[in-house]
Amino acid sequence: MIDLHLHLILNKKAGSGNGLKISKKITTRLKQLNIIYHTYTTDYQGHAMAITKKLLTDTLLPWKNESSDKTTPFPLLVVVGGDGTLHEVINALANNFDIPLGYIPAGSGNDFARGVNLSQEPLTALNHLLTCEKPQRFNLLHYHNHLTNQERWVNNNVGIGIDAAIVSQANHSRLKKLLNMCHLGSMSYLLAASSVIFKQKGFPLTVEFDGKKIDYPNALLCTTTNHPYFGGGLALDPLANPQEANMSLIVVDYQPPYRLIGLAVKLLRQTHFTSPNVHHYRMTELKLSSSTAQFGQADGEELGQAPLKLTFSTNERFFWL
Ligand SMILES: Nc1ncnc2c1ncn2[C@@H]1O[C@H](COP(=O)(O)OP(=O)(O)OP(=O)(O)O)[C@@H](O)[C@H]1O
Repeated sequence: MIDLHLHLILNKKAGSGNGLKISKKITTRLKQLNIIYHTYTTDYQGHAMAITKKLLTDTLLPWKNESSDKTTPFPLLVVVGGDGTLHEVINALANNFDIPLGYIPAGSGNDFARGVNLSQEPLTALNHLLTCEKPQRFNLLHYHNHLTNQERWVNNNVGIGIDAAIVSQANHSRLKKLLNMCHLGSMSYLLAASSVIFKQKGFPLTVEFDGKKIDYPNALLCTTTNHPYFGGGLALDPLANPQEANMSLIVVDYQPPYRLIGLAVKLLRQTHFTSPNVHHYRMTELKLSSSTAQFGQADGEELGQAPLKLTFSTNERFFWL
């Protein structure tokens, strides 16, 4: 077994407060096993990024298989939180792809954990982490928004349209805080979805890849991902594989609300690609643009409501999974 010194970033607010219970379980087990660890609890949005940047300067090391110094424990950064905390940490690590990252899911959706086949049971995920001998490479998405000059790494997906409008409405609802306090955070997305489906209009979208240019005059949803899961366990692209260096694009044409129910049933049955209104492509590089102001989201973080001009690529990074 590799001798590890764990540096745990804990989001105790993740999963509507479930992160606190999971953090306690993890630290109790680590004490029982006499494993050296340090904890860093996040106090606000953006804190996981600041903690990681500091650890990058004085603690973390790239994984070098052959030459690793076996006399001192390897400093392993581990996120205990949801997809949003993971998003902050992979962006703080940025191009340091050889610094491995461990993960114990503690969020509400945990789509990344589902996508890489990691157990959502915290002690099982910890046991897996402790028995890994070396890191594995998984692909992350990268986007660059040319209109704002913003670039980010993405562990799950980037959405334009109805999913991003739902994220925005849920985040700005006064009910969200109350539902979070009652450990019912996911309800805020369901409530937002039930109102957004009646308001969301179609939007013009241009897609470019492999020398092709496709115009969608009336899109409802446009999601770029490189693993199957979306929205807390919906298999948007059931065959997407984060160990393959490609990405999936799913575009759904505008549908009136009553037809969205049928589409949702197909999505649950994983038969949505048979619908003529669902378009699915795989590629290694992609450009997306929308000239009208649209809601965008990346791993559930809002991109605002603005015209978009995005280019996408993928890159491998080490995960201790
Ligand atoms: N102490 C804190 N108080 C408020 N927000 C925090 C705190 N710590 C982290 N955050 C922010 O909370 C957001 C959500 O956290 P996270 O994604 O870990 O949990 P989740 O939303 O329950 O999980 P998932 O995204 O998997 O559903 C992230 O943007 C993160 O930056």
